[in-house]
Amino acid sequence: YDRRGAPLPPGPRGLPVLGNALQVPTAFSWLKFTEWAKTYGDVIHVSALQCSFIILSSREAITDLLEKRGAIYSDRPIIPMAGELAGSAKHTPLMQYGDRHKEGRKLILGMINVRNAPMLHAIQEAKAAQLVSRLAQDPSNFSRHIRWLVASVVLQITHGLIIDSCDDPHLRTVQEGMDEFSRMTAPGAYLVDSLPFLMHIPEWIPGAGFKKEAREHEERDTKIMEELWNLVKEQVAQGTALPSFAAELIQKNPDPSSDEEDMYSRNAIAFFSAGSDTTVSVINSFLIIVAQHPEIQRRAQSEIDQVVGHARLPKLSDRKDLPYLNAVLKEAHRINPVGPLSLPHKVRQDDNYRGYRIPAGATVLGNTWAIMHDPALYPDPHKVHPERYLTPNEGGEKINPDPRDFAFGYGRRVCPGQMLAEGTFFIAAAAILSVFSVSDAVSLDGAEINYEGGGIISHPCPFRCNITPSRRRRGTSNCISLTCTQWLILSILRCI
Ligand code: HEM
Repeated sequence: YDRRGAPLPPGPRGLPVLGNALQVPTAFSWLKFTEWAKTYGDVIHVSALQCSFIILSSREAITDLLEKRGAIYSDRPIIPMAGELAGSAKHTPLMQYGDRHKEGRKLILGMINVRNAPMLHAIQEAKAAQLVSRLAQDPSNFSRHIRWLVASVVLQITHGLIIDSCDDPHLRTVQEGMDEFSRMTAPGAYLVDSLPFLMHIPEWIPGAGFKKEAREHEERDTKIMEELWNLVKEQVAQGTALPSFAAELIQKNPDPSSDEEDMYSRNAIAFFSAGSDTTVSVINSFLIIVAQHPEIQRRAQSEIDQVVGHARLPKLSDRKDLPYLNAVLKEAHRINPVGPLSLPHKVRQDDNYRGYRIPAGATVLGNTWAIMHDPALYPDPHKVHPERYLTPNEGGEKINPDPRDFAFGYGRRVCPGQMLAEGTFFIAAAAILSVFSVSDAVSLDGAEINYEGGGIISHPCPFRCNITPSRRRRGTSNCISLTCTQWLILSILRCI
């Protein structure tokens, strides 16, 4: 019971003041939450340093609160260091719910939508063809090539940039900004995240170096945004800009207020910050799955062979004809979800659910990992089993739902980049399997591959694998290079 008399949801007993802080591990906290859900139920309350956390571990609870009551469950918790002091709370993903947030989503969805699909698909297909030739030339650097693929798709869409390598100076600066953000949000990295009142101490006080660090981060962040934005502005003025999110906004509104311009340039960068590590993570999970399950890989390859043939690379329009490959992609989303706890939501006002009080200001976590591994929903949940999506549900029972309904988050904060992410994921996976075989995936020291579990995004730790041209397809190498050449010529023509 809290002070106001209504019971809080059940949860493990904690210590005075510290609450459950010492019981929640700093890595893979979702596993602990899933274990607690077995004891205390699908809606639990934990506390840490007087802050309340509500963890929802079932589809029903998530739908009831994050979806149906989205009007009050769509804020974000305050992150003192990265969000408030370093300015990330001004970007759509971490912004409080309200008009500005809605405007940001509207801008992003104005680009990522069915109407623009032909343009987005053309970019994704062209880059996938280049990925194939990079992998053919230098397979051991596959992880770099995948990072390049994702970044080059995003930065062409947002700013019309043609990124040729991971050493491209624009890519390096935006990536460095992202890496710094990840470092800042690592659990326990800054005391101010546990003691938010420290946000208000002046920068000159000894021990307040974190404030200077945050200010410098924000200055760098703003500089990157502005530089990229001004570059597109110049290109638009000279008539050399490629079609892009930024170019379209500049052309539509040539004389924006500084507030509008700030909003446009922030949302242009949000595609990269929210969409790069996430997409890279799921592509890498896919590679691990196919490398570790040769029978799954062979079945997907033979499906691609039948539908696509050997004379060309797969296209996004083939997707509807490749149910088995789609099922493998769903398993990659499910077995190791990119966002095991989605992104945290915050409830704006006191609420009541199933007789329990959900206190205003509580951080509400959708435990995506628990849903994706719920044996009642996904029988034998730890087994990679694409066939689970191909057999119709018996007896009207809804099992094996599409995991993408959970992988991309919930309610009014659901990922606006899903269509883009899924397109890049599909085309990368299809292109790789149509040309190569993937095997022997192990960590860099030859052991089992682990996942990084300390941040918001979960991704495989660095690993190696063999990517070799499939025997069936050796004879098609000319056709691959021809396709790549065609795409390169097309890209150059587009630049002109
Ligand atoms: C496999 C790739 C991706 C996954 C798994 C993923 C997943 C997610 C999740 C779980 C959230 C949080 C939703 C919530 O709060 O409930 C989110 C938010 C977001 N994602 Fe994605 N995402 C991916 C790729 C992308 C891409 C390519 C973009 C590019 C535009 C993008 C843009 C965003 C933005 C802007 C938000 C914040 C939405 C808001 O706060 O209203 N994401 N994503």
